[in-house]
Amino acid sequence: MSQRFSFPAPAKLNLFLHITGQRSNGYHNLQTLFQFLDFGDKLTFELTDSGKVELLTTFKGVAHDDNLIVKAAKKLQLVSKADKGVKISIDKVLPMGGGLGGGSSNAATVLVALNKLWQLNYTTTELAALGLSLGADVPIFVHGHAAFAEGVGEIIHPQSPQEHWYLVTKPDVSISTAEVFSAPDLTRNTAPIDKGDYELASCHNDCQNWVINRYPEVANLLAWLVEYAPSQMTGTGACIFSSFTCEQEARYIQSKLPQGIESFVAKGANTSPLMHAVKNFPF
Ligand SMILES: C[C@@](CO)(OP(=O)(O)O)[C@H](O)COP(=O)(O)OP(=O)(O)OC[C@H]1O[C@@H](n2ccc(N)nc2=O)[C@H](O)[C@@H]1O
Ligand SMILES: Nc1ncnc2c1ncn2[C@@H]1O[C@H](COP(=O)(O)OP(=O)(O)O)[C@@H](O)[C@H]1O
Repeated sequence: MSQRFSFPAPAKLNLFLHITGQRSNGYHNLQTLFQFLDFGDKLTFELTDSGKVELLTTFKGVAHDDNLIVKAAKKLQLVSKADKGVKISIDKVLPMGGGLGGGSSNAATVLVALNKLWQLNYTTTELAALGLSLGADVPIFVHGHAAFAEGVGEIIHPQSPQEHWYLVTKPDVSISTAEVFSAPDLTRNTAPIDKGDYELASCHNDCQNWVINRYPEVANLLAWLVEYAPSQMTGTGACIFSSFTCEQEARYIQSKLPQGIESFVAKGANTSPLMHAVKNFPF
């Protein structure tokens, strides 16, 4: 059996998410602060000579060729004319459609890892540009540093917010990004802020009110959490992150959560775990 290599695909949080307008093609202009978590999926790669991209893990509700893992690998194969193949498996822990960017993170890890394993030597900027066509959040995961992002998320200014401990909870609903962004009554006119001069505490998530008005599961859990810690939705939801200064506090509140709520505790990371793995490669 040939050698296997594993790389992390961490989660992201949107510490705030302002919608500042909408483009004529329907896409929204955003201002958001991304931070990674030291928690996420793990992808394992086995190089082959078959020329084929094979995802060995099955996903409920996502066909093999629609999976962002497969799409990213095929894209890289196509642009680089690489004749090598790969078998990929994943230990999937991030909920899908949770606002934690799992799909985008998986795609970014494929691009970054295969760039190394297939010895393609693309720059980070080139990989990020390739990734953008797979999803708006892929570039931030490729760049791998916490950042204030603009445009659809692809204009990236690295920043270093405080690395809190977070309790991340998932209300028992899945909310699609497209559903939120197509809502006629979503707030789309938040005034742009200056990336070098803003108070994090005065920022917010423009999707949150829309979501809590429609999903009581999110509204109820958020109302419960804010009694214990500052709490906000990430991305278009449905996950909520609550900030703590230490791990023990986060774990204590986790132990008190209403029954049946999926959750995990993780630390904010301004440098993505993927970057650490790449720096140490070959392992
Ligand atoms: C809102 C954010 C913030 O981090 O997070 P999520 O909650 O999805 O994780 C992202 O920008 C989401 O990025 P991503 O999940 O990659 O979205 P995409 O697949 O590119 O887009 C899904 C759909 O949402 C709409 N969309 C997406 C991004 C954007 N800036 N404006 C939009 O209107 C489009 O209709 C698009 O077809
Ligand atoms: N490898 C993947 N991991 C997660 N979702 C994927 C993947 N490939 C395709 N998808 C699709 O992308 C959607 C968005 O998933 P994800 O990025 O995890 O959530 P979010 O955009 O809410 O942060 C999923 O609902 C799923 O249909």
